[in-house]
Amino acid sequence: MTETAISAVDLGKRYGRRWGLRHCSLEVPAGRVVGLVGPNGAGKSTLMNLAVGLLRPTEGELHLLGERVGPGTVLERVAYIDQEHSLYRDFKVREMLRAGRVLNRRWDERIALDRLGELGIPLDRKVGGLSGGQRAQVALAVALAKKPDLLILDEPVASLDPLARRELMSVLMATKAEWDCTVVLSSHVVSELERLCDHLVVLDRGTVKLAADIDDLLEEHHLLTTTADAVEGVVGAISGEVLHREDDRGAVSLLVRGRPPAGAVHDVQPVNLESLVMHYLSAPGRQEVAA
Ligand SMILES: Nc1ncnc2c1ncn2[C@@H]1O[C@H](COP(=O)(O)OP(=O)(O)OP(=O)(O)O)[C@@H](O)[C@H]1O
Repeated sequence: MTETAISAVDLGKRYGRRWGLRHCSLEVPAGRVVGLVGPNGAGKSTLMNLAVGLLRPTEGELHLLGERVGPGTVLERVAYIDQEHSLYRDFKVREMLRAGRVLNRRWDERIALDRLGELGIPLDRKVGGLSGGQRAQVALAVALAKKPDLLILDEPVASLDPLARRELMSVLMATKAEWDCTVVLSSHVVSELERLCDHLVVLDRGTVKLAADIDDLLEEHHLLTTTADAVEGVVGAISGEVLHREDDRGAVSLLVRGRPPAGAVHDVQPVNLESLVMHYLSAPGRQEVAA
């Protein structure tokens, strides 16, 4: 699949005098599982709501699967699950499926029935009477029956216990293995998404701090350890950027983006994703956009 799933150009949303998202530019290739990460108030929900047309941008442009999102856009190929799991609590599960059938031309009820059957979720139970984990699974089953090419989930596991989290994640992984859709999942915590995602978008205070394939990020960042005496030579030999330096009693650690130099460096270590993200979140005023 060579299509671009999400393309944002200088996208912004202002709430009154305050920007919830600003200067957001992104290119996410189709077929990726995207982790959208950032602390509270980073702009994750704002970006997702803009994507599914629940909010209108104050500035900029957004295309999903090649189609410009704007007033009147019908996003048939996109399914969205919000933090409340996008369900009517007074409906029975069967009625949720009926609503899905009426509202979606691409609807394939067999997909939802198979998922719910496998999980033993009764169709005659009211949604409000299900556990949080079961509600999340019903929301996912309904979303999947739409046969979406782009599935967007706003903090899908935030309210779930560890077992329900694991179950939901494994249904998602099985889905991804079955058909080549693009999935976007948001979370406050990288470690929650790390196993599932192959592309990362980090937001903070309404701006994009980092956006790239995870393999590329891990390949191009390194931790170098050297001595205070040697550090000047090491830094001079680095073809790339030193993002962070930490001095500790004659030893110096450098977080580097680029190729590490051969020679005087004592030690070169790979960086783990969580500490990389923490670095970008704590770096002041960075804005980074990559494919
Ligand atoms: N309806 C609104 N009215 C005013 N400000 C809003 C509104 N919705 C969001 N904001 C503000 O926009 C910014 C981004 O909020 P958003 O909900 O998109 O962040 P988030 O990353 O999803 O946060 P969380 O992880 O807490 O859900 C925050 O400063 C928030 O206070």
